[in-house]
Amino acid sequence: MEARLEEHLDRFGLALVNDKHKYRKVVAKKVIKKGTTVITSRPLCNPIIFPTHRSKHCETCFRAKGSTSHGGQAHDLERCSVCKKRYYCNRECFTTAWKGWHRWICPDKDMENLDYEMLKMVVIAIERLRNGSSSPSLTTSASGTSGTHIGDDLHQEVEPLELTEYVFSTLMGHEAVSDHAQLSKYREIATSVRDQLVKSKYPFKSPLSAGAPPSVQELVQYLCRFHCNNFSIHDTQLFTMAEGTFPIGALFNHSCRPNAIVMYEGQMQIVRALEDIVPGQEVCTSYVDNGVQRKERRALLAEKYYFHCMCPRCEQEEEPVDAVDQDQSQEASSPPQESAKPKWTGFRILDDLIEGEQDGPKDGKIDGEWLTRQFEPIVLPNARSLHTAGPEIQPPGLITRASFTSYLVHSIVPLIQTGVSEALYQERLFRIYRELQMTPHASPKPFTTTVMTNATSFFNTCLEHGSWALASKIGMFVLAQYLMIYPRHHPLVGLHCFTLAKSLWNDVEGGLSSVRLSHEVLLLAKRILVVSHGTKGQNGGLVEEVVQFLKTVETELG
Ligand SMILES: C[S@@+](CC[C@H](N)C(=O)[O-])C[C@H]1O[C@@H](n2cnc3c(N)ncnc32)[C@H](O)[C@@H]1O
Repeated sequence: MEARLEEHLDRFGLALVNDKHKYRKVVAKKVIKKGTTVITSRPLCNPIIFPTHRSKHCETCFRAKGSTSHGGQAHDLERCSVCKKRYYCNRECFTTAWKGWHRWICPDKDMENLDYEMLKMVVIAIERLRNGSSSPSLTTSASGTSGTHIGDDLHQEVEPLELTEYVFSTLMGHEAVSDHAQLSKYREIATSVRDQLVKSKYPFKSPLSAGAPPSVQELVQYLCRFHCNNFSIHDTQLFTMAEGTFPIGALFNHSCRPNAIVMYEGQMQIVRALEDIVPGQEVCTSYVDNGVQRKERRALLAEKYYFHCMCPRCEQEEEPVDAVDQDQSQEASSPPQESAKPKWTGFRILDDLIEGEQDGPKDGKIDGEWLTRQFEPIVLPNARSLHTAGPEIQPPGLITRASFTSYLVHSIVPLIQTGVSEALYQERLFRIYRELQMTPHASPKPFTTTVMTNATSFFNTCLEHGSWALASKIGMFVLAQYLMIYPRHHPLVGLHCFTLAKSLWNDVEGGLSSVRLSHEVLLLAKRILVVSHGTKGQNGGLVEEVVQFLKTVETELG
């Protein structure tokens, strides 16, 4: 099986190599262009839709209620009349689920525990596979069976389920370092699932299972693996809706500055390249939101994945630039000089920048007046200034929300619009970080993560109230913060641009200049979303929406 895995990865131009710190890592063997599929991964068992989302998606094909993908007709969902918990778009989807797993889960109607459900589903999926039952059909909007067309560029094949199961068996569970309370909770769940399967007379017919479900110990191992390998499945808009086990996708390690992203087409997982990846480079996704501070990211990664992150954004702990400079100056036998340079270089500067105090009015009451006072000074950029890379923008003398927005947007947007290389982009970004660090800033510091979180929610509030002019200013500020923090083709940046463009379009007070700016921001949204979402399948539908909207705006602009 190991050879089959190697062969499978090789077909995608990837290799799995051992790593001292990470156990294994996936590296590229060929150039993987940004916006293309790195690899696809199938779920080991039917993913578990969160209870809050059950009535909105078909359990089998994951299509959303009201979507028009079944023969062009918006379809409704029907609920299973026995458990009254799970929904399907038609008889066919229901029968597929019923035969595969639903009838064994249906009696647990009062059980609302994700680990419990996932464990039972995985045991059933593995047993079905071992006793040679036809593998559960994999239905996605972009794919049906093997040899499917996923992403923009590739006719990739879905890996055989035996390989999925094998890779699952190799994943790390970190049982040895798991917390006692957690392990005892897992033992309880494992015992309950095992008893349930025995009571339900689930037919364990395969020679490997010898008539019985796996032992409690084995089931605890599965649960440990779920803990540090499972994925939250999100929709096109990045709203999480389900959880699933995607063993091939779980081979990718984490970076706080990822070069790949995980997307979904129905039940299929797609790893997409966010930048060109060169041979020998590790392909990394991110396990946490890159918008939170290092301390928080590290705590999350340690708690759930049991490692201390040393990615390019987190590392350099031992070697600040000052120390390196001093060593060099000593070598040259000249006295150490007072360095005006900041402490860190590259991405490592970013987390010091975004740490900081709370945002908000002193009395804690956020109202329209406060919001207007904070964001009104922002001057929306002229559309033309975003289109081409002009002379380098000089940092302002004092960083306020307004000057920060203008500086970031004018410095970075043209670099994305003109598609400069990632190396050049990073070089420019690092210079911006350094300049931000060395320039005095107003209080509260405009670029902290707390400020960003608050501004994002103010933006949404203004959109809900139809306060387009203010929403557009806040939205531009949020864009500036996203550009500073997230990889340039991150889907969150693209989605935000799309919403911001709609807000600008609606801002009639802004007149033609607002329409022009909306057009420019839409072009940016398209450039980013083509990379993050692609142009095919459900995700490609979003790019199609942007294109349609662009046509409307272009008609207005004549
Ligand atoms: C989803 S798996 C990734 C694949 C894993 N390296 C393997 O070979 O099976 C997650 C586990 O990989 C390791 N890992 C992932 N990213 C890492 C990183 N940036 N640094 C150190 N370990 C990492 C951790 O042990 C984590 O629990």
